[in-house]
Amino acid sequence: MRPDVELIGVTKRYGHGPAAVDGISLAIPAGSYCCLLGPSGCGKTSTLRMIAGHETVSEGDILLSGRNVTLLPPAARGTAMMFQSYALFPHLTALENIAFGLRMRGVGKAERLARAAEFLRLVQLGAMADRLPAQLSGGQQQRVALARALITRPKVLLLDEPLSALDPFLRTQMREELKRLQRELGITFIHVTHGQEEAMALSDMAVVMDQGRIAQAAPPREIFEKPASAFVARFIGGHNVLELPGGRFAVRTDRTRLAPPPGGASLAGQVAAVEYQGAAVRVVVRAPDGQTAEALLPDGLFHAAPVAPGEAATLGWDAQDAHPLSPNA
Ligand SMILES: Nc1ncnc2c1ncn2[C@@H]1O[C@H](COP(=O)(O)OP(=O)(O)OP(=O)(O)O)[C@@H](O)[C@H]1O
Repeated sequence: MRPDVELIGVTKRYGHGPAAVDGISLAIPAGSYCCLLGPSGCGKTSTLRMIAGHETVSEGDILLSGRNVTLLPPAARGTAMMFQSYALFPHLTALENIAFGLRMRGVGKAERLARAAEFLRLVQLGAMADRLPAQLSGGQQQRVALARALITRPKVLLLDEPLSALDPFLRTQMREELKRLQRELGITFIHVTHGQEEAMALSDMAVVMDQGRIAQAAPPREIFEKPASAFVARFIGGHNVLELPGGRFAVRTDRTRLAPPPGGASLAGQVAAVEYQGAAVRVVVRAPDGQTAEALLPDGLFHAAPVAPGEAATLGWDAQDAHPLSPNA
């Protein structure tokens, strides 16, 4: 499929010191949901802002639908951005806020309001047209901001941590909403997040960044099953990264058990912690060489043969579940 967004050797430098984004290349297929994730300061927002045109590119090129937009202003690119702070106009109603994007494009008032009403329904706020932002909840304000970004019919919607200000319940609800809208509208979404779970739930393509570089870009399942490096395995979570005879390996914690299977591999030590998590129990074992590993056990399995901190224990896994990692990454 033809890529919608292509980054070719894109670098961002803010003055001296290491580049904030360091020569990254990436092709995002049209109509896909792409999440940029990584620890704080890894360059996610700078990358998004360069795609939007809100930040200049120090080196490299950005192509949207095959067109080089590196030097174009934001409004000429076919992108729209939804910010972390929703930045709604406080004196305009929900409907007027949404219509505003069209006013900037010279669309007449009647058509503006009719289209704004259609987008208000799309984000399931049809009954809130006349409310001011202060009369809406955080989640509702965010839907208005989303509709305001979508009404300009961008080819690419850029979202900067759109869910971070919401409480966990609303976040899950809004996550489903974003995915539904992306699917219905068929446009490319590029979404910056700190959250591994959020990226797993939403993305067709997840891009894990580390210190201005791309550590891995792939469908989330591939990243979870075959992390490209120890950094990726640790960052996405759910893995033990272990130095074993034969090299460095990532082993999923949910594939790790409290006894080595026949022919499997193991790590013997002492139980360092037991954490009850409802459906699962997390058991952490520390080996004499200082390495720790954990098993995420279904609660029934744990309670059939429970262990307590301080007891001797051996964690084990099938040899095929040990995913080899490069020793230096
Ligand atoms: N306007 C700026 N001037 C100088 N340095 C900047 C500027 N914006 C970002 N940086 C630096 O560039 C690096 C990458 O920042 P960026 O905001 O892109 O990271 P991020 O991954 O989005 O981080 P976070 O998750 O904390 O938002 C950081 O070291 C940051 O301090």
